Amino acid sequence: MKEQFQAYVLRQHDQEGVTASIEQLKKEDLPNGDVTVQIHYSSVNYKDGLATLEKGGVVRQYPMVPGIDLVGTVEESVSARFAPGDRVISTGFEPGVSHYGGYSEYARLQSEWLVPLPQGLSEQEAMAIGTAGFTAALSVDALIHAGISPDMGKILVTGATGGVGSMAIAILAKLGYTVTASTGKKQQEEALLRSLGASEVISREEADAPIKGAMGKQQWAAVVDPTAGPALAERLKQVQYGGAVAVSGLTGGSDFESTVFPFILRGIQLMGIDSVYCPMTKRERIWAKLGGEWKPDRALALGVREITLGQLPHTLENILRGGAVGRTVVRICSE
Ligand SMILES: C=CC(=O)SCCNC(=O)CCNC(=O)[C@H](O)C(C)(C)COP(=O)(O)OP(=O)(O)OC[C@H]1O[C@@H](n2cnc3c(N)ncnc32)[C@H](O)[C@@H]1OP(=O)(O)O
Ligand SMILES: NC(=O)C1=CN([C@@H]2O[C@H](COP(=O)(O)OP(=O)(O)OC[C@H]3O[C@@H](n4cnc5c(N)ncnc54)[C@H](O)[C@@H]3O)[C@@H](O)[C@H]2O)C=CC1
Repeated sequence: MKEQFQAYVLRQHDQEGVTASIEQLKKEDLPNGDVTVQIHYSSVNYKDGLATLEKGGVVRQYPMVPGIDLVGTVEESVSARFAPGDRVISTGFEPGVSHYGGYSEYARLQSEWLVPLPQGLSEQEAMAIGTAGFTAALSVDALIHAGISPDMGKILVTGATGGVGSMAIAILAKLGYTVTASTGKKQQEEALLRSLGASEVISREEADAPIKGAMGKQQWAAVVDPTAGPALAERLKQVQYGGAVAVSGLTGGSDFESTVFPFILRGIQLMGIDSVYCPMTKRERIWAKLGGEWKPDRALALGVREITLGQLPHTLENILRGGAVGRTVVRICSE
């Protein structure tokens, strides 16, 4: 391990608020953990953008190295689960929130947070999937467990050009579902969304148009919703009998107002998706699928950008503005 290494560090100051810069850290600056990882790639999620904001609600203490995702090689380990040279993924749990995360050449982590890099994925692909793709896969898994099959009708994916949305389209289409993509970028990105596997692309305005009364026309067998906001209430009114909504995010807002009617008249389910504390058995099952029959090949081929630590400020601002398309990986050291 190098004596000094680079990390992107957030610090809180009385006058300036939260600042971010690339700093040289030492091994002893790393927090406690039983596994030290040399990081090869991290990724950019909406939550990483929130982490840079003083009132973003994500970072629990300063200084902090953000980056909720990382992949790399185990350098040192006192855990029986991992040995030096093992390739591991970390998503969610404390890194980037209350423990130094992935925007760094090294991380010291708790072995309970780590998943072995699954067969079928390179390190770059694992981060192109990252928390967003893992959340998309958890959403699809929830729909399948709710009994939603491809023959039941169309699946609406909101925030379709985003990380969760684009990965969800690629996985659903690969599994034979018919996908309608809702996007705020229809004019610029319709072709990309169709290449990912959407058979229909509609504007956010069309998808979210207010419906008079408590119920609407039955349109969707299910919804994968990383955007939520007040329009979630309109989506609930349009889910068909026995359908389901997997809600994972809040880029459209955190509040919505609904009635019980879609639930009691059409027996629909509203399912919350959490990737952060997802239990390890399920985590490993979903990652194995992501390296195998659910691998989002089209999203990996079409929708991934690679940046360096120095390009983070602009990229994190852009994701908060709703400007990101597809996924961005951060190259830290080469594999
Ligand atoms: C990849 C995942 C995602 O992208 S999830 C979306 C990104 N995350 C967020 O936007 C959450 C940001 N958090 C907030 O905005 C706020 O914390 C809040 C609105 C959720 C709650 O704020 P409030 O001021 O009411 O309470 P506290 O911040 O003091 O927290 C209360 C209680 O909740 C626990 N908690 C807060 N944030 C999280 C979190 N991200 N994950 C899990 N738990 C969270 C917090 O620890 C407190 O519980 P306690 O038992 O007292 O520790
Ligand atoms: N529950 C969980 O475990 C997880 C939750 N999330 C949440 O999911 C959401 C999406 O995350 P990412 O895919 O990483 O972000 P992203 O920025 O890549 O995608 C967000 C999408 O939302 C769209 N959007 C922006 N403003 C909007 C608005 N006002 N109305 C509707 N859509 C809007 C964007 O155009 C973009 O397509 C975030 O809220 C994030 O916090 C993400 C991963 C895990």
